[in-house]
Amino acid sequence: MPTYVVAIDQGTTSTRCIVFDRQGQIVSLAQKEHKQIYPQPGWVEHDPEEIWRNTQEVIALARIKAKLAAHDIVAVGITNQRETTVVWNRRTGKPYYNAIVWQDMRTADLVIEFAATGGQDRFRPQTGLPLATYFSGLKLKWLLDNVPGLREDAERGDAIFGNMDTFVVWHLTGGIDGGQHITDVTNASRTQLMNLRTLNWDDELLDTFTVPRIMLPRIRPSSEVYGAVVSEVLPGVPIAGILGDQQAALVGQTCYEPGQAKNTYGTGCFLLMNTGTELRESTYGLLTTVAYQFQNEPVHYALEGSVAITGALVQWLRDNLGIIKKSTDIETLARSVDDNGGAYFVPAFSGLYAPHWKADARGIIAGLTRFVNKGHLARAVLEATAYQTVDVVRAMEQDAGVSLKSLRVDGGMVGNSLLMQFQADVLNGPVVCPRMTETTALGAAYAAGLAVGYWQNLDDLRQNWGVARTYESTMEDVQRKRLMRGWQKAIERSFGWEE
Ligand SMILES: Nc1ncnc2c1ncn2[C@@H]1O[C@H](COP(=O)(O)OP(=O)(O)O)[C@@H](O)[C@H]1O
Ligand SMILES: O=P(O)(O)OC[C@H](O)CO
Repeated sequence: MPTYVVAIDQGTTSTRCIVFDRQGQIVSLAQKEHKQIYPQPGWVEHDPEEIWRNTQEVIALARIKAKLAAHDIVAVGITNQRETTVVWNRRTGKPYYNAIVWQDMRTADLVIEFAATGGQDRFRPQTGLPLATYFSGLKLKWLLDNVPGLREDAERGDAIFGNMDTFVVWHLTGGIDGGQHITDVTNASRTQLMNLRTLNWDDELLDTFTVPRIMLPRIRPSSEVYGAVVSEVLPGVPIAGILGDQQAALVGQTCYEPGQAKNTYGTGCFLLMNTGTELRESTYGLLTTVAYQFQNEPVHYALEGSVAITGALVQWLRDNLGIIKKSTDIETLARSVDDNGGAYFVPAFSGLYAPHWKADARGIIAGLTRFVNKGHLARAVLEATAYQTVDVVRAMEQDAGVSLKSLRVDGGMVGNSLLMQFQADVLNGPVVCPRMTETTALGAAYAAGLAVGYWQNLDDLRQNWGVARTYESTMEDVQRKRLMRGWQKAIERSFGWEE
């Protein structure tokens, strides 16, 4: 009987369950979106109970579609939107508050307060991260300071913290009946509470952010058997991999050598370059983060350029302006014109992340004239993704001291060939789409499958990777420079908007 590995991808907009075979091919897939909750401008929340319900549903559906018994599945890997913060009661299972999503900006004042002594980079040496609204530590502090009774419960050991990986694993392994409270090194590295060298919670940081250590999960490698599923959706199946979603995509793209990099185009864009066992501090506005830690192996680090809003801007065009009905419609609309008509869209909806780290930036559309129509706006929306990626690639090249020969890409937006061609054009280099673009789930499956011996080694995984299409630059230098100059002017105008 053939056997399979299951991956659960708990993402920003949806939860997916994908069943993979040994060749890394998809056997079945189920997906469910969850509500995006916007209580105030700049705030973004998810309902953690809805996410747990969706997780169970998609697992059940993926199994039914592939007609799989639990014993056909050798392992399950978890991957997740990173930084999104949830606190719940270990005795009742009840969350104290909605999950605060990575894009949420309610901690902007805390960022200013902490940066007042020592500046925005004061925690970079320990954590690889600048002070920003993005990471979990300040979100957790906000919850502890603002939710009545939470701090007392946390100090008593009843209230526990996790990112979505921790929350899902706790439920899968029994919840209030002894669920495991764990996370992996990649997720922990996004909290701003873990020390990148010791790979443990840092007491000084916990003191500074006033976070009780007792509420934090145990940090484990990204690939090892943590325990078995107790929930009836996958009874007895070992949970054997946990990776933050962007690190999972790096693993799924088989970037195991120092210098190899991938860019994932989803809600946001996340470019990660493997730097091997060497910890590199960024001086050009990138993050230093954990790439992965396989069982009995040293930890691998990465440099990361995180862009908050890319595909989310396409959704905004769809949901807030109604200019398109489906995200995929943007390509036809953008192709109705030859160029951006002079318009530039800077989607600084959550401020700007890498390489600028400007919490006070806000979204702008620049260069408007009577000439500009919705086709030009659609172009400007797609181009914004490509320009933001160029900015991150250039920072990466300066930090790493090498130029990227080509860019491996994946994620929902790579189906847009207009965007991918434009990306190659403004990058002035090849953009490589692999055959399998569900690399996030695949990476989680790889981590789990490696731990149980379903795949023997990294070469087994490399054999599954192959190119579907390569986009080469065809743009004249003069035009590229003109466009990048326009973008540069536009982005500078978005700075300092919020007072
Ligand atoms: N053809 C397309 N053109 C432009 N954007 C797209 C296209 N298809 C999907 N998207 C965008 O990609 C995102 C979904 O990609 P996905 O990788 O599933 O994201 P995530 O994991 O962040 O939820 C959405 O923001 C959607 O608007
Ligand atoms: O769920 P995604 O694909 O939007 O990824 C979100 C990132 O992990 C945020 O850091």
